[in-house]
Amino acid sequence: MTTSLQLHARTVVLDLEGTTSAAGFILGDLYDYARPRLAAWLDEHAGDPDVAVARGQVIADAGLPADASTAQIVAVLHGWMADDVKSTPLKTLQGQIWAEGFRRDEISSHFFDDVIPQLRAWHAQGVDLVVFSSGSVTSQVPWFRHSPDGDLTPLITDYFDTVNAGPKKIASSYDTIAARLGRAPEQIVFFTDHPEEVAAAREAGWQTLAFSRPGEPWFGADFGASAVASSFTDVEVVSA
Ligand SMILES: CSCCC(=O)C(=O)COP(=O)(O)O
Ligand SMILES: [Mg+2]
Repeated sequence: MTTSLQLHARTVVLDLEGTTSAAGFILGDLYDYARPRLAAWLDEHAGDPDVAVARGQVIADAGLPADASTAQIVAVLHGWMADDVKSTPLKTLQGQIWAEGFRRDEISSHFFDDVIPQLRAWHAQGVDLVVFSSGSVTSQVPWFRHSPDGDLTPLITDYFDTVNAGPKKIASSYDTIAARLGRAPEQIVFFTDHPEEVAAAREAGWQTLAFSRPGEPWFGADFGASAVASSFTDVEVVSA
């Protein structure tokens, strides 16, 4: 195997959409699964505190009346899904629906062919693997459990989302994750496809590796001073 990029890090933090996994799969198969289920989910789980918080956040963020109907809320959620808005209440609701779908074996996850072998290799070498995605932790865990190559959760030590860490385009979220992991920022490398996430992680002192994959939304973007790769096979991680 030829590699072109060597990184020295204790922890690799992984973005999902566009980095480990195809945006087209998430925006296609997963969104198609959640879209028709949102209304019933909101009504049937109205007593769930997370659903109630999400409902209130949609109303506040979209400027809906306090007594907005489920149909009004769903119309907003569908609009955000059409634009792939990384809204926390949308991710809360989608995440619960997907978790149920994974549990029922009605959906499974997607990883690019180059990803899983490298995750296994880095894990075997003692590199910690952690997730930071806009997708909720509720959906991240079954995403790794129901992969086409079996249960990958033994490879992952921690999961972060916009609730337990904060927005991905803000440096303080990366400070929060480093503190939770007990790592100095320079011991961590963030793999992501989004230029503003690269910038935020670098502002927090993290190493970054930008993924510019043909066919993905941020292919060919300007990632500033960050190293850039198009495949996990191009990368060697040395635990340091
Ligand atoms: C856990 S699968 C769903 C992922 C998702 O909803 C999402 O928005 C992924 O965005 P990312 O921050 O990983 O680019
Ligand atoms: Mg991404």
